[in-house]
Amino acid sequence: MAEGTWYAGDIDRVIVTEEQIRAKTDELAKQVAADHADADSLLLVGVLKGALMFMADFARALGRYGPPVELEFMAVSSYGQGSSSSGVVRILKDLDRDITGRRVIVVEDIVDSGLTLSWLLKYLAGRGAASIEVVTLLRKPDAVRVPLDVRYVGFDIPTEFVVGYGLDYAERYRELSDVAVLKPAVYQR
Ligand SMILES: O=P(O)(O)OC[C@H]1O[C@H](OP(=O)(O)OP(=O)(O)O)[C@H](O)[C@@H]1O
Ligand code: HPA
Ligand SMILES: [Mg+2]
Repeated sequence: MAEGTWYAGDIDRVIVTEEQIRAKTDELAKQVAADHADADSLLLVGVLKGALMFMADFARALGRYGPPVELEFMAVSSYGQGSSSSGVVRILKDLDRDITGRRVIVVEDIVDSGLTLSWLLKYLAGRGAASIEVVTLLRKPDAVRVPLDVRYVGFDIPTEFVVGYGLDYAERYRELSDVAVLKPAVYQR
């Protein structure tokens, strides 16, 4: 976290650095490419807004190793202004295209309670994809409340609310380059 950035005073500690994210994204892309070497193409479905940074970097990393990718986005929300899941997932933007017969990889920033992904996988299951797999940059293994099959995981992190690299608290902090824990005072404002 560069000293002097606008939010530097709000950060308690960085838990995943920009450099660690870059190296892990490259590693995940290599793995996904190797596991899908026979695919004509992969359809990446980024889950907005949180996954925007990871989707952009993961797609570029896959571009170095293949196969070709196409990009789609869904926007869903369950956290709203708070720091715990409402459990109610709202679709703010649906897929624009038919995914029948496609090899789909859902790209998430974080699996926390798992409620968003569990809901999303059920939603996508009925749409005729040839396969649906998940890559997530972050996972909180001690917070997951539903059984989930997440094939590719970047980092397992502690059960603390984190921000940065796409992740927000009340829509702020998404633009930070690292993943960090906020000072408790920020939540009491
Ligand atoms: O495993 P869960 O407990 O369901 O949490 C994970 C989800 O929550 C966040 O989205 P959020 O609802 O905050 O929307 P956003 O991506 O627009 O910030 C995050 O981006 C994941 O999609
Ligand atoms: O720790 C988190 N931070 C930000 N958004 C989130 N959505 C689920 N968990 C988190
Ligand atoms: Mg959010």
